Amino acid sequence: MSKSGMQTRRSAVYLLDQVMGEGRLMSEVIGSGALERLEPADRARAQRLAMDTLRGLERADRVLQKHLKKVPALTVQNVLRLGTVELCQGGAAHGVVNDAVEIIAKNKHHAGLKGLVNAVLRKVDADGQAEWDRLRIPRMPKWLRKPLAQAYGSDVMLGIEAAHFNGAPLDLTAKGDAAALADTIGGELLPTGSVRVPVGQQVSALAGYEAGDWWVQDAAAALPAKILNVQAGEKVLDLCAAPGGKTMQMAAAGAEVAAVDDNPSRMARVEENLKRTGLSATLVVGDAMAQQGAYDAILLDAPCSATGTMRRHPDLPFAKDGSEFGDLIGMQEVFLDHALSLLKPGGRLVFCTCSLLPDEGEVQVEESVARWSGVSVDRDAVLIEGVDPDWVTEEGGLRLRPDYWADRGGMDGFYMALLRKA
Ligand SMILES: C[S@@+](CC[C@H](N)C(=O)[O-])C[C@H]1O[C@@H](n2cnc3c(N)ncnc32)[C@H](O)[C@@H]1O
Repeated sequence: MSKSGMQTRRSAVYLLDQVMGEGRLMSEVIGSGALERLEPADRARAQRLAMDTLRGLERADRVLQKHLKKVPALTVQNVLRLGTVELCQGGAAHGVVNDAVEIIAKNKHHAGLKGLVNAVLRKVDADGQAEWDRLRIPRMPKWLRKPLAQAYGSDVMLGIEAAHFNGAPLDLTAKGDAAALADTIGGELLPTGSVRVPVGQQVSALAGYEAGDWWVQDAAAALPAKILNVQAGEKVLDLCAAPGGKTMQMAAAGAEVAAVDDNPSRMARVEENLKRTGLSATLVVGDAMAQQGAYDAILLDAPCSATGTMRRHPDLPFAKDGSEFGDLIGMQEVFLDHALSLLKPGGRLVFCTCSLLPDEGEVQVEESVARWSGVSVDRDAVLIEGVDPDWVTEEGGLRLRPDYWADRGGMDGFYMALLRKA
């Protein structure tokens, strides 16, 4: 790491403190300007270090356990965890240990512990890596593991946890020909038409970024709009649209898209994305529940627990405790009913969430079909190219999990179903 390594590592520790101490998501902390004093490359590195530490936290704590008589204050613990993860993943002891000691030496509350930090990390450097490799894949916290294990079984949980530990590759959605994009950037054309970028590439340096030939979107997240399959000239409502991945897919298909989201700063990103890709949609900053009109097709990507995205957001299980999930589930039900009321007779709606919890997917769809006499699930609609028929659920939706496509690098957890109004 460069001269700025110490500041970068100190920022990573700050992110960890905020996630674990204050229950804040990393995106919130970064969004509020916490890393602004760092150069862009160091900012990305601080974020990556914090994410690697969260992914390996259970192992780091195991390795550290035998070198600590008692658990130190959170910041000291996080300095040690970060150092342990770096050392056990092949980081050079000189930089890692020196920076950790300096971070503690400059901390007015804990400066007296710099000797301890030095001694512990030297021991970790001596024998931590061998132990690290023998330890199990880190598990999710119990509050989240339990409902998921009930839904999918223990073996599947191990696969999902392995996918979380491995992190996520970068996927792109092409504005035009996906095969041509895969050729140009040397990426992999996935069975469902997304393009997986070779490891270690910088997004903005990839060919076609400036020209807006593609946008970043996980392969799973690209499927709801493909299933809705909007046609040129159709009047389409994209409810809960920001940052606009699905808006762009539907605009690229030539539909007249109205994109609604109540978060102005996230909507500004939709505007930027549309500008970069040269696509157009009508943008509405407002509450989904206040929307009126009649639409041929609606995509409702409802706010949810985001438990499907933990490969890229390993902070989520540490910042959250599930206490707000009940409110989200209630909101999804109300949004789905309102969205169905805005559908023209004969119209279709895709309901989706980036969640692994059946209460935010399968159960919502089953219950809405029971509430609405003229609404049914179109189970054939989800069987688009590249979709494995085993992913189709009992009620006719599509359940995607991070352990699918394991040999290719996985996919986000997602649920989606297409509902038709008689
Ligand atoms: C899962 S994200 C949407 C992702 C987006 N569809 C995409 O593909 O890029 C959910 C969105 O719901 C928005 N949201 C939450 N409550 C809302 C409300 N009452 N009305 C409109 N949008 C809302 C959030 O601001 C957030 O952007």
